[in-house]
Amino acid sequence: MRIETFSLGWSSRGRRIVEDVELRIRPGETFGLIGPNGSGKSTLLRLMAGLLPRAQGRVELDGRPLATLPRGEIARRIALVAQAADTAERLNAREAVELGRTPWLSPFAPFSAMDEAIVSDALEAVDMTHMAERSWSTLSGGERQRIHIARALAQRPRLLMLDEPTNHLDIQHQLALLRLIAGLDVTVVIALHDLNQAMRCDRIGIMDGGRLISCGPPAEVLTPERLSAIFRVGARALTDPVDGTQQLRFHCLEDHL
Ligand SMILES: Nc1ncnc2c1ncn2[C@@H]1O[C@H](COP(=O)(O)OP(=O)(O)OP(=O)(O)O)[C@@H](O)[C@H]1O
Repeated sequence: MRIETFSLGWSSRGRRIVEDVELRIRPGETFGLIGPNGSGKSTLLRLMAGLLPRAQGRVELDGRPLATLPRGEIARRIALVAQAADTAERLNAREAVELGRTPWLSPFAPFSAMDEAIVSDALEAVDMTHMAERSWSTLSGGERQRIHIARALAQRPRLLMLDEPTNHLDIQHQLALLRLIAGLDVTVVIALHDLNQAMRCDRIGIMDGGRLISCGPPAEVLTPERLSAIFRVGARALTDPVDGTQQLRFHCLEDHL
């Protein structure tokens, strides 16, 4: 699914949090959003999902204004895994994932064997099948994160938005998640702090002070000059001797390395 934003913005108490964002994300593309703390990444994701009131500008899904789409239709198309998402404590892990099927259910289409299978697949995809019966309140931060991702997968969206999805995950599950996302046949918008992970995206957008200041393929966007100007760090691209991929290595500007 294609998602586009036109002069998209949002203010709070007279302060511009996101300003004038123009984005065109192609069907099937994995688009990384990066930027320093407080630069507006989470707010932009929420705006793109139609979750914030009083938005300026507009969002279009496949050429249709998001504001004109019924809530249920948006929920069947877009899944957002927020940074600090929570879930009712009394649910177990599987029940939390089952909530992802809600937009697809109706009195005429109750929870079916197909929904069961989709939920099982989603649990398997995040390596949580063995914890399906565990109570939510007993799960660790990373396990909860994986369940939230499974819920989004169970929603079977055409656009998956993830806000720093790797931040609670151990290295094995970080890599597994990035691989899973790369294999999905959906459009993905993912906010990331790890710039080496962002290098795997098809394109990257850099947010700074609420504005999208640069957009393009990772190698073009993540230049040492730009990293120094935006993130206030020095960076060098190193080449992996085994597979030839580029990795960024960072240092404090004061270290003059
Ligand atoms: N509801 C709100 N009311 C007022 N200010 C807000 C609100 N939501 C976010 N902000 C402010 O807007 C700015 C952007 O926040 P946002 O969470 O979008 O940044 P971010 O790039 O996702 O940051 P981080 O990398 O730290 O997660 C921050 O200064 C934040 O304090």
